[in-house]
Amino acid sequence: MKKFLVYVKSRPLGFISLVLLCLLYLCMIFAEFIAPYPAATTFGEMSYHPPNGRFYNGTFQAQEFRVTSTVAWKYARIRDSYEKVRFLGKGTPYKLLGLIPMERHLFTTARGAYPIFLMGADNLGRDIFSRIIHGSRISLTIGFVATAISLALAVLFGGLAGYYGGATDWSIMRICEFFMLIPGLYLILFLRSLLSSNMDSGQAYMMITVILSLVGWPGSARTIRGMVHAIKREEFVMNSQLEMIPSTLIITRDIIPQISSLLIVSIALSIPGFIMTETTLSYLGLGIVDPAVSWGSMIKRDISTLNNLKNYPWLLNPVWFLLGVTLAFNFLGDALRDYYDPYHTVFFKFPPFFRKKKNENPPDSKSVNMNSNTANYDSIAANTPLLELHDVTVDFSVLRGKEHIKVQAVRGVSFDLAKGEILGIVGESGSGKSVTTQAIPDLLPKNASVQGSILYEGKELTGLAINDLRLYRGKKIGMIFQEPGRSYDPLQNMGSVFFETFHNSDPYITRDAAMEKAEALLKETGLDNSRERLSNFPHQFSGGQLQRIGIALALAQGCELLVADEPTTALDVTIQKQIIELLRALRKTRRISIIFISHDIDLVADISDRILVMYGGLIMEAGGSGTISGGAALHPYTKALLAASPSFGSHYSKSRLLAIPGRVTDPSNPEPGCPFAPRCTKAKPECTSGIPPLALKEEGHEVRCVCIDNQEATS
Ligand SMILES: Nc1ncnc2c1ncn2[C@@H]1O[C@H](COP(=O)(O)OP(=O)(O)OP(=O)(O)O)[C@@H](O)[C@H]1O
Repeated sequence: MKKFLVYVKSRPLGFISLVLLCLLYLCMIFAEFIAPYPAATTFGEMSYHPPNGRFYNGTFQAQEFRVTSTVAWKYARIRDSYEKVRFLGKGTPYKLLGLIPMERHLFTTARGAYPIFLMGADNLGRDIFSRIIHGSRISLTIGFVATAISLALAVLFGGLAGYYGGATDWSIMRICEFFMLIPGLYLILFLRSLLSSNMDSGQAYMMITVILSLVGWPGSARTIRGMVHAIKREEFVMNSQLEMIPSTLIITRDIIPQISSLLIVSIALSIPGFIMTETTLSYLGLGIVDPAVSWGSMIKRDISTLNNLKNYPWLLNPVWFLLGVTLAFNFLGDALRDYYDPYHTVFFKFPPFFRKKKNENPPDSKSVNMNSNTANYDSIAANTPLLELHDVTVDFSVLRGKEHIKVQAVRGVSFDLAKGEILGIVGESGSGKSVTTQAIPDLLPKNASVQGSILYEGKELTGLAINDLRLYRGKKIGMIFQEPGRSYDPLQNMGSVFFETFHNSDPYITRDAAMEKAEALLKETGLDNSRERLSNFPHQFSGGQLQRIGIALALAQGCELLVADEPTTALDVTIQKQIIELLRALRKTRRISIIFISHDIDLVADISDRILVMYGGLIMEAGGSGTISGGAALHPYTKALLAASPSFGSHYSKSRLLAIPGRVTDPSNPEPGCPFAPRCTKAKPECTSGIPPLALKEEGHEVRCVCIDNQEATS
């Protein structure tokens, strides 16, 4: 809670909403004290009295009016005639919280004196402000109670459907669909019409709450069912099942906590919906009736004619309250959602217009291009780079404690990639490999600021409008990730995934044509029985098969550049080898370019034409894969990676594998000079005096290390 409060302070709208809602709920609890009069108190001959609170002679007073027409209820001020408003003055007796007898009100006028109408009076001369405060009891609690009941039902039925599947799932989902088929308001009106129209306020309150809960649960149940369905296949749930832990315990202990953030956000977002529905029912005369009061019943009574609104605009005050509360719940819901899902977080520290445009800042390091002597694929079109990155930096603004700090994930990366080329990027976890490649199709979260230039076939991608970016993202530029299982909707079969993909680029494609194309692509990527497998769901495929499907989907969209972010890390060596072969074959047959990311320098060297070795958001060494893996690597970090690698390491050091000592650099507080210096056995004082430049050692081989020349000379 404390963490959320610190967080919400950075979201002005969320914070103001939270404060306002807390104040409103406090007013609701102490309604008798806050309101100057009871809700039902009428002041004779004062129908439609205008608001009369004024500051006069430095004190807050109630101005007196005289009625000029009792037909049209027109009033005129009586000059210099005021009644003192007493703060904590005595008024109508009441019981605070239903327990403590009291007479004091936050503010009121003396008994029998001219009343204070802070927000005017209604048709019966009742104080609108007092009625709004008293009415909040029903309006604000009905939302909470109905949300709590409907979410409890949704968790119960959605949880059962998702966890048990089969007939349970089928039956519950059909019931949900039945409820969802009927428009909500008609269903509410129908259910309400079944009930007696002579209910007192208490019964009406209970019945409306029950009706709202009954209508509200199916939508949430479907969402919860989908989440439970996915979570139940997570390894930690399977572990619990293996340990024979009872299902009820697995659901309550393992699964429900996983969806609790969704539940909290749902509560915040559905309360205003229920408040509005109560208002609608009361407005239609089917909800709360006199003597009870809710904002809905006030709106019904007060703004029933346009003429009333024109002559007595203060009758709209309950509407403004309702609107304010609805917006406040929505802003608070947004803040909660972002709090639980950091990828949605929006910070305005780096607005897009701060991004440097192409050529605005000339790159400080030379673009790494080593096609000429290292590429082992003869048809690489060396002169026409498909992709060029110039001095790309990526910073994240993150909230740590109470402060926004800057995480420098990528610090001036430049390279290019030719058509049909495979570029490997290797480095320890946190070195900036993924962030660099995610910056290309602008897949980074909104708290990221990308600077520098990213050219695709000469076209600048940074700062491109989302509509223009769509041509590249997921189309010309495809991506596959480490855990292919997470890339698919567990409830969608592969046929419909392919159909959606083809349909995106060709809205007129028929399902049969899409299936034929999908079958051909699956065959090309090496999946057996491809036609039959289109009816399978993601959980019916192995990791390797899903990776093949991911590649086929990228091809289906006309992918020219495939970013493979650790595509084989989760696979066993045999399957890993098959995927590598597939990628190699595709670049040959389709001339697609590939950026292959991995921690494993052996693997990267095996598949790539060139390798970038990254550390601390910088390219430490770049060269042909033969150069890097063939004993010509120069940078101490590259050598350390090779020494830590099972096959190359043993070749290189002729001794047991060597772990790299120390910890990976912290991107929120990078070292002043070479980021690897604190872990480097060859480090010298000059290593900490500034980031060394990426220097050309020979054609196509660049190294960022101040010690290299001396080292080479002395060794
Ligand atoms: N959304 C984010 N907000 C803040 N920092 C981030 C965010 N995403 C990544 N980072 C930071 O950027 C740095 C580089 O991350 P990146 O994912 O590129 O590393 P990586 O080399 O790909 O590691 P891995 O191999 O584990 O994926 C890391 O220190 C990471 O904590």
